[in-house]
Amino acid sequence: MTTPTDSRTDHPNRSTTRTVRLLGAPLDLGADRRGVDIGPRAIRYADIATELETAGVRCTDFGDLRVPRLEQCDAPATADAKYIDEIAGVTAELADEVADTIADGDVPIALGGDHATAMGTISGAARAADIGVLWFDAHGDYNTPDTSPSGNVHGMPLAAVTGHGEFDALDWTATPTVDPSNTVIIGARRLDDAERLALEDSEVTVFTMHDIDERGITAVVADALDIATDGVDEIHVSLDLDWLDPTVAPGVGTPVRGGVDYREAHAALECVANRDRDAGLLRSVDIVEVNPILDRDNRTAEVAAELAASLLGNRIA
Ligand SMILES: NC(=[NH2+])NCCC[C@H](N)C(=O)O
Ligand SMILES: [Mn+2]
Ligand SMILES: [Mn+2]
Repeated sequence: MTTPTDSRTDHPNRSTTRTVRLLGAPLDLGADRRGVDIGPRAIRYADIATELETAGVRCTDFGDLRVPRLEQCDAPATADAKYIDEIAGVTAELADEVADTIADGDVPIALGGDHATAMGTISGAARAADIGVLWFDAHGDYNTPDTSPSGNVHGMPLAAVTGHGEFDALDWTATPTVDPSNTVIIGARRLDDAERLALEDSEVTVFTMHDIDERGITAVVADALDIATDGVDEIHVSLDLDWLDPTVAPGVGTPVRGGVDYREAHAALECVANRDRDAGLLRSVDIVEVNPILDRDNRTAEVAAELAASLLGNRIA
């Protein structure tokens, strides 16, 4: 971790200026395509710090967690959940950083890295509070080592944190970290068959792209917020950039056509920010799956930085 840098902006809408702490998690062991480990750096180059200051929050950067490089790892011990032990080591460390950040009164934003990152962010955020989760994603990430078609752990984090399936390497799964009834997926459009059945059997709520087409993004997010916050005080927001349409966010490893457009994405996060302004519910965030090698002109990292600002309260007027 590097020394934090600090810059301040006062914001008319908040009596106390909030501080966001960036935690880089250059994890790529959960995905097949190489390059997502450079995501944190690309999002910093897209100037997420300035974007956040525009939103009226202070931004500090604690640098990157140390992540084993794929080349240094032994061949995966199991094909069912590749590199799960190495990933568990990283997410356990991230969980500690996230819990410390929250204890200091700051809002952690983990910069991925692949979506396995969220296991660390969420378990750290849930350590001292009951939380709900908003999962913005084309995918469900609800596979288990038994159902995964790929063995890629980035397809499993939501199952792990809601206590679905066996994840021996992750010791915190002995107690699920979020209640599935406070967990909402928004924008799903590609679920594996077994994953779909498991989600149908679960208490997780899934709003698909079809729901967004029918009802509009703001109505869907309003419902998602009601569900996520029912009986809990705060929420975690997990933002997978493949939630957006690949024309807007091309730099992702598992793109799926038919995602939300630029305006819908901002509208969704502005809805969360509006509720947060009234109720102070945003506890933690992760921004994942930005892959600069597959990107064009750092566009996806720029969208990620801009969306972070909307989530933290930036408004057009
Ligand atoms: N975080 C992601 N991009 N996940 C993609 C998962 C793809 C597929 N469902 C799998 O389990 O392998
Ligand atoms: Mn995804
Ligand atoms: Mn995902």
